[in-house]
Amino acid sequence: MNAITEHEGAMQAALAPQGDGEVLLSIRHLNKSFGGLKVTNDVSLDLRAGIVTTLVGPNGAGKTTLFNQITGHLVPDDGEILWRGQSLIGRRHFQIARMGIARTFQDLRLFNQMSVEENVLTVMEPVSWIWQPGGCAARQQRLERVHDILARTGLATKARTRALDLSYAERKFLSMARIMAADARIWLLDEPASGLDRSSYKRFLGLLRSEVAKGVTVCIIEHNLDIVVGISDRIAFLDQGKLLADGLPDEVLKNPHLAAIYFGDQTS
Ligand SMILES: Nc1ncnc2c1ncn2[C@@H]1O[C@H](COP(=O)(O)OP(=O)(O)OP(=O)(O)O)[C@@H](O)[C@H]1O
Repeated sequence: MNAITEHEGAMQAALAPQGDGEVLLSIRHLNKSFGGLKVTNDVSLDLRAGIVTTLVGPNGAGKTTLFNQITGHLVPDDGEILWRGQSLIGRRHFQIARMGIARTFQDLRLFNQMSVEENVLTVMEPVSWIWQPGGCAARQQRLERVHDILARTGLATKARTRALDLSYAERKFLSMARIMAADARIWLLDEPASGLDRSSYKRFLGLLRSEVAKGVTVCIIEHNLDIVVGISDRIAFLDQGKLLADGLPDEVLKNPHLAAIYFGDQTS
């Protein structure tokens, strides 16, 4: 870690320009500790519209913890998170979701006993038990949209299958279908392709690329280098809670010090 610290200045100086998209999410001097362990250490990072930013770093670097603070599942100790200029600090996770920030979880958090179709519908009908705006016609429209999303995620024939009965890859794609239904401005994806076989993750890459081309902004936590290289516009590299680099994929991945940390972790 000490060796890395020496090189931080040089790496930060070599940062690529951020691009000219609107800054959707701005993280400023964010800190979070668990007991004596600093898991977010003075992190500042901008996520811009239309950019795919990948968070990489060894296990335990603090990537998921950063997502948890953005989405209101954890409260930072200090620092600021601005969504299009508005502070997210102190807001509950469902309020943040309604502002246009959607996420997936490593453990997927599907409704196991519900069908695939119902899993996606619940994203569109968050108050369906109390009130269904528009009645039958609106519900029919939502169903048509669900089926369109299921077709795009390769789940068309599984609409009536319980989430519990899906294969691992199908569950991952259902998680993607749910986030596609959320109509969010930005997607935070926590290892969405982990454990996928080669053909599934190629399909996943194609899906993600086409959604990004339609205008969705993505921040993705990913360990699979093929995915990282295949999808990233920018890479933010975290280690031990610190943001060590934020730049173009080539610059970050070819940095020998970061590679040592990254591959050291991969082979451990
Ligand atoms: N609720 C918690 N209480 C205590 N420690 C926690 C908690 N959540 C995370 N940690 C610790 O914080 C550190 C960062 O964890 P985090 O899950 O954010 O890392 P990560 O970079 O996402 O790792 P991975 O790539 O393995 O998912 C780890 O040491 C983890 O054990």
